[in-house]
Amino acid sequence: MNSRVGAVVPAAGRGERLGGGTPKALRPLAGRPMLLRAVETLLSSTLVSQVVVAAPPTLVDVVGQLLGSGVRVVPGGAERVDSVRVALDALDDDIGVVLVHDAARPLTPAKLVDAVATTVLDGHPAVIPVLPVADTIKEIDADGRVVRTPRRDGLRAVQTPQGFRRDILRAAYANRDLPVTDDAGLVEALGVPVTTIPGAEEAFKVTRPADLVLAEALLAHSLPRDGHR
Ligand SMILES: Nc1ccn([C@@H]2O[C@H](COP(=O)(O)OP(=O)(O)OP(=O)(O)O)[C@@H](O)[C@H]2O)c(=O)n1
Ligand SMILES: C[C@](O)(CO)[C@H](O)COP(=O)(O)O
Repeated sequence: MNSRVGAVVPAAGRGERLGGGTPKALRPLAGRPMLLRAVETLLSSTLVSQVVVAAPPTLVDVVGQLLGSGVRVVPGGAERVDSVRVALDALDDDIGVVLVHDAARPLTPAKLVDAVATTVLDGHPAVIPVLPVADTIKEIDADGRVVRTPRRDGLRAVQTPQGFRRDILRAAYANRDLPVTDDAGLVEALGVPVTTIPGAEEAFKVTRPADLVLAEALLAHSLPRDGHR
């Protein structure tokens, strides 16, 4: 496996659950767009040598100017999987390890990026950061009736970045029509083992308005990081 690490950032979503008009990746968080924060974190890792961003198709130039010439920007697709696939294809040929990281997780700590990349480089073909779930989770049927209650101690909430050997992720994306909601789900369908490592509370996804309030509050109370808040 080539040990050069690249990152792809799906950032082409509309942010419908967040609302507010502006595409979510460009929504400011304490004055700086979420996407910029996510990309800066990836670039701050000494292990990541290339970042490709999938932007809303009409905003490719705007995003390119925001991120500067060191980041390749491609037009994203209709679904997250489409955006990831386009960005994967734009990575340099000699990238052997790929991190897939949501623009919508702007407070992800750099040490989590390093931990995922290092675990793949150590020989694990697929690596995801996870946290225990706090709520009880029910499986329900189409009528809203409870089917079963899985044991909570066997459940985990999944974050990004998710890290993969590039050849495995490429093979997984041949089945990208499967009804899964993360990249590791496609890899699991290949029968490839997926390794979990501890996630980070700050790596939560900004999905709904309350998440934005939480992110702003965390930034307001944290120390400046690399000169930025
Ligand atoms: N067609 C899409 C859809 C999503 N994403 C990206 O995938 C990540 C996770 O998606 P999510 O949080 O669901 O973002 P949105 O799709 O924008 O949110 P919503 O479903 O509320 O519209 C985000 O960084 C988002 O920009 C993408 O690149 N292309
Ligand atoms: C990939 C992901 O962030 C892992 O938790 C999540 O599944 C994305 O889901 P979304 O509905 O596209 O936000």
